[in-house]
Amino acid sequence: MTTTVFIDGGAGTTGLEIRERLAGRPELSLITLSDAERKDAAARKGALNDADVVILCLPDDAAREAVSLIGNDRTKVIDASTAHRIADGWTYGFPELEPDQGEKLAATRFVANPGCYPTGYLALVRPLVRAGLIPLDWPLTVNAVSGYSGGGKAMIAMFEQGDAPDATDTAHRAYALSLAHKHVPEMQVHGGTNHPPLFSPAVAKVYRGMLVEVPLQLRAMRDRPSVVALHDALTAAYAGSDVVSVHPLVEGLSMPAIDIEQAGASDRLELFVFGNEKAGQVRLIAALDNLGKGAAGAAVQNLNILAGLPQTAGLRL
Ligand SMILES: NC(=O)C1=CN([C@@H]2O[C@H](COP(=O)(O)OP(=O)(O)OC[C@H]3O[C@@H](n4cnc5c(N)ncnc54)[C@H](OP(=O)(O)O)[C@@H]3O)[C@@H](O)[C@H]2O)C=CC1
Ligand SMILES: CC(=O)N[C@@H](CCC(=O)OP(=O)(O)O)C(=O)O
Repeated sequence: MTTTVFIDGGAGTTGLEIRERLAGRPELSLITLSDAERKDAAARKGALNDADVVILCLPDDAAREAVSLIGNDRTKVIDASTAHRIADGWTYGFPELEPDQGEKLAATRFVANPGCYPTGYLALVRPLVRAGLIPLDWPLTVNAVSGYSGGGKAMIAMFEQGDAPDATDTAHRAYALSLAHKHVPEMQVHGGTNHPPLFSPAVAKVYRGMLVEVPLQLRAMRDRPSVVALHDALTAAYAGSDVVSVHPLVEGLSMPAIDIEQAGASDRLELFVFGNEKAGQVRLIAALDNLGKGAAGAAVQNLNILAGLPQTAGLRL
């Protein structure tokens, strides 16, 4: 049976990446709108209601509007925007995050695709919180750097077009300095901690790629978990996953550095534990492609689940 798919916002950065991953898959049939129709409400409404699964690659307000245009109880929705990530009635589209998350996704109609930064943060933190190795009230911080495609077409123009109104030549820019980035709520809710993490994102002069780091002062924790215990818990949490991998501790010891390009243009999520047992300190680092497991790869994985297909079909692993 063919599953009919419509990507609303299909001409944008994430939409185009999803289309590439769906090419050559006969079990899926894509509804496309012409350039003249792609922002026309009536044409979008028709496509949104004709599809078995729609993937929203839109700004938040347009994503909410798209959901309101669906007038049937059959079409399933994957929203790549921030609009529904902590909303009632939506299932968080991170199949590896909880032991039963894949089952929940298979049974839902409404999937909120995770944010790119939360994907790295939650992959590192959630299993450790669940195992009691990070206390619920621990003052977590998360430092991250993204490729500029993370900001969509507008940010790509900012970095690539000298005549763009906000064009920049910078190599590395720290931002979200008001400490109210839109990803913080989903980090807290899905991480299951009592307080929001302090989030310090930055954008670098590279098209794609992402490093997300959670440093921990283990020696200040009452139960002072070992570096090995953290690594063991992460390894157990993702055993058997084809998408999320935990690099061996010895590899971490021999690596002098880690680059933003670590995961390349892939849908992999690679986790590292860099620790010093004597100092009682650890740097947990997630490497991913903001456009891969951070956006399009995750959407395709969720599409596969909703369509009852093998979870990794079409992914770049
Ligand atoms: N880029 C990334 O790494 C990630 C992005 N996301 C999220 O995915 C969503 C899409 O992001 P991204 O692809 O980067 O953004 P882009 O700006 O690259 O693309 C958005 C697309 O939506 C179109 N659009 C805007 N408003 C409407 C509307 N009312 N009706 C139909 N189409 C519309 C735009 O049209 P036009 O081409 O005319 O501007 C554009 O093609 C956002 O919510 C973003 O936050 C999530 C994770 C990572
Ligand atoms: C570099 C950059 O600007 N990144 C974006 C996040 C991209 C993203 O993941 O947006 P969603 O919330 O839709 O997931 C930002 O910080 O706003």
